Amino acid sequence: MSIHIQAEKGEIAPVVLLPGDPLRAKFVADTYLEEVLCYNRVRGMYGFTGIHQGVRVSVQGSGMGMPSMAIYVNELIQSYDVRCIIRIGSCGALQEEVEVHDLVFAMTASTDSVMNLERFPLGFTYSPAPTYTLLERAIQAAREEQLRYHVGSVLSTDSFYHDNSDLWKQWARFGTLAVEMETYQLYTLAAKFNIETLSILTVSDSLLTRKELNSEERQIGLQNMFDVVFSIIRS
Ligand SMILES: Nc1nc2c(nc(Br)n2[C@@H]2O[C@H](CO)[C@@H](O)[C@H]2O)c(=O)[nH]1
Repeated sequence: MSIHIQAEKGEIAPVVLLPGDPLRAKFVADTYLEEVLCYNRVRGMYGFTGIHQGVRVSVQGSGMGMPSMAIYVNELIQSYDVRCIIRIGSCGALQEEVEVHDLVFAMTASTDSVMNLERFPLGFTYSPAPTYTLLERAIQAAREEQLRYHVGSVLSTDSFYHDNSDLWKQWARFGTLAVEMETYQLYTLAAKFNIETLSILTVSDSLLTRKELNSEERQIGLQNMFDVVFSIIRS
């Protein structure tokens, strides 16, 4: 067991899907996995392991934001030898062509987080990236399924509510596709421990149009993301 995950060694698969919402982890397990084991209920941050078409995979909630997500990622890697973590998250669009329901594959991330300052002193900015082969397979799956997708940078912010409500516009001016709260630190930790990673995001709101998916639309909209990620798992 680790401090925040009550699983026994071996109960977590080498490949872990990581949604922020633990109820999304339960939905994925209930919908896509067989022979399901619920290995974690601590703090309601559910984790499940099961079989998807012969492939053993786990799905673990991470919570919102990099501090919470980093706790689970550190423990998954260091206590349970996880070798690949794919974030299946949601994001807010920052560009007109990025529409609600679209998919975003994060090629890199910017951040306002200070978590990396202990690793890289001020003035030494670290630019994290995903595993190219996972990104390539995600793009191939999206093309085969004829899904709308975008590949580019995202902004991983520590705050959902900013005093300066126009802050995101500067990031948008430099081409940032979407805003979320986890990818920057996920990619940093994957690089630190030399494991594979990718963030696959469903656009559930737009900061430009103020459109957002209701809870039912979010559920349906996530189908495309699940199709892509399980295509990667099977390949
Ligand atoms: N900061 C921020 N996070 C967002 C937004 N839209 C979405 Br979905 N998110 C993600 O959803 C959660 C907040 O609702 C966090 O985990 C973020 O990754 C947004 O407009 N802003």
